[in-house]
Amino acid sequence: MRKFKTESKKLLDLMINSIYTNREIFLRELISNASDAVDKLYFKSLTDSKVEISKDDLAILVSFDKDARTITVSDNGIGMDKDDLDRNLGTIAHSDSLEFKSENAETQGEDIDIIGQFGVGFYSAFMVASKVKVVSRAYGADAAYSWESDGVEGYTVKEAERASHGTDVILTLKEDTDEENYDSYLSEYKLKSLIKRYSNYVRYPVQMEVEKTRELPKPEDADDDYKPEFEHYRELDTINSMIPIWKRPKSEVTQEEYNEFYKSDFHDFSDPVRTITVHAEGSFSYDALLFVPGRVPFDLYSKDYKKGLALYSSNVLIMEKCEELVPDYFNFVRGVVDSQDLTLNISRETLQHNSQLRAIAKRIEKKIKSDLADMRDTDREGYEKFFENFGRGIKYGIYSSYGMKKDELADLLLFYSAKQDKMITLDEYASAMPEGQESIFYAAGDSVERLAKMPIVSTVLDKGYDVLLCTEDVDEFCMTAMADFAVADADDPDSLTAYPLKNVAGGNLGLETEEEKEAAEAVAKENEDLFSAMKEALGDKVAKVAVSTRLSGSPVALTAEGPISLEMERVLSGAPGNDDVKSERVLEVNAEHPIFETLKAAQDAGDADKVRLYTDILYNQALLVEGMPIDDPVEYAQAVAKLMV
Ligand SMILES: Nc1ncnc2c1ncn2[C@@H]1O[C@H](COP(=O)(O)OP(=O)(O)OP(=O)(O)O)[C@@H](O)[C@H]1O
Repeated sequence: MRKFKTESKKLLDLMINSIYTNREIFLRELISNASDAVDKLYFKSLTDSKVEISKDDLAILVSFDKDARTITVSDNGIGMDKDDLDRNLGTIAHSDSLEFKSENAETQGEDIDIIGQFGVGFYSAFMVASKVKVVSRAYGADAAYSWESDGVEGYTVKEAERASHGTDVILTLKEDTDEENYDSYLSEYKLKSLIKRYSNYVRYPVQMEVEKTRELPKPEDADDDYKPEFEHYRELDTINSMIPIWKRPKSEVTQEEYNEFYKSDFHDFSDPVRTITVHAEGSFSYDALLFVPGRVPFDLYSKDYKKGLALYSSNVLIMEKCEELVPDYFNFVRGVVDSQDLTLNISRETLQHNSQLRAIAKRIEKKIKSDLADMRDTDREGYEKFFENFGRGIKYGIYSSYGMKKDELADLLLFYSAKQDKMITLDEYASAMPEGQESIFYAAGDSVERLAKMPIVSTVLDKGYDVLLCTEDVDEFCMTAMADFAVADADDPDSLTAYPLKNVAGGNLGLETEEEKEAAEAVAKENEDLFSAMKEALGDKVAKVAVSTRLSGSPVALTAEGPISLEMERVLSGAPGNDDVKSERVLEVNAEHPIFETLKAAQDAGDADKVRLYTDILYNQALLVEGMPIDDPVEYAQAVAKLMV
């Protein structure tokens, strides 16, 4: 027996016990090696006219024997002679494939795609096998040799039999333990699913003999109650689909094919609404194929949802969901990124340089953004549906970045326009603004219908200004984080005007004229006693009672000063631990309304009880109009009843 070199022994131990986190990748590694071996022979045939092989015959075969507990990966590639076995499999971290790749770097064209580079993949077999036997015959050699090892001390190399060139790697699986069920690999279903998951796009057919069932021909003399009979038979099937759809030029792939790929690889039953392709060439090339789903994944808003794109290197799956490739606000995007130029770490589970990922992610983000913008402009109906599904995440992206992402994302937003009765963009809002409008107005609440009826909304609309009716809990947070929206001037596209985003129920809207302001101040002064009596009646419930300049038809309205609006208070108080989140409520009183006269009269007559009762009723009414709960509905009902008798 030849012993593994000391450093190799240590490496082997490391390899088996710590490099990989996932045992099942052993099959991926062996299939990748087989694909490399086949690729090398194919390359030889291109450069050496004496090598006569047909590309169609090149294949990889996976088989298993339940009784012997073996799994075999065979290929009809270049094979190894006695020295190769010793050098390649006896020395860990020696990669002949890497040497091959660099030696032929110039000559190998697109048709060669060598995967191996570290010289360790083969040993991952020892994660599941107690013994590995390799029988190989080099192309053009007469003799075959076998290499055998238990992965502990060393290995033996002997003469062996093999009918033609190629390699068989035969793993005898370890005995099952409490933690690990190695026997589970001895199943057609399991092996097939591993091939599909990791090696689906390996360029050569990965075949397996699979069990099938077929109906026997109906005998000619069968009588009427003949029941169809079936037989089981075995047939060689190609398990992988080989040609990655993302490597094919977009012009050659039908949308139907993209849809099928999306549905089968990303387990969705509806077609994607958008298919996005990226093809980057240069010192760092990659292909990406991305999809915007047509419906919300059921777990999108759950903790378990994992964003990310599948990452392939030379057609072999590296990571099922590489999170770094998409930002949180595009977490709904599914797809694959494939690059030959990734610097992988030894386990092929991660990358050595995150800067590569960052560069891809940046480009992908831009592409998704421009594609969505295109959809917004060319397929409004589809975009509205998309926005209904995933707009929340985009708004959240603006909010959670404290508005830093607004330049990238704000023009993807849609809000409901009270004036136009449909969803519009902020740009569309701005371009429809009448002369003199200086802010973008919005109102937040739980339904469009309810918001449209709110007195302060009507007041702004009456002035000829549109109001965006926001009904999602994240809306106001998004608006607050954005603070304003910049629009290019019509005559000078380089100069931008930023319009503040204002909640109609917030502090000063700047809508009143100087005269209106002065008149309000005069009323407030004249009725100082009444306002302080009303404030006293309401106590801590409001920060102040003030004269309103923005109400026409209604006697009162509740607004809020400061950063927290009434709607934010409502949204936040739904979450535990937020009891102390309170808006600074202001009860605005319409001095033009007849009720104000009644209040004044009560105050003048010194009827403090009446002032208190009316103030309470008006405050509760304002709460109801806002869609907020009133503190004591029974007391409110009794107060109203008292007025009726
Ligand atoms: N099926 C095979 N046919 C021919 N040569 C093989 C086969 N399997 C492995 N080899 C040889 O053994 C070497 C070591 O294989 P191993 O899987 O350990 O490393 P690698 O494929 O070179 O790199 P990586 O660790 O990146 O997979 C390969 O470089 C190749 O020369």
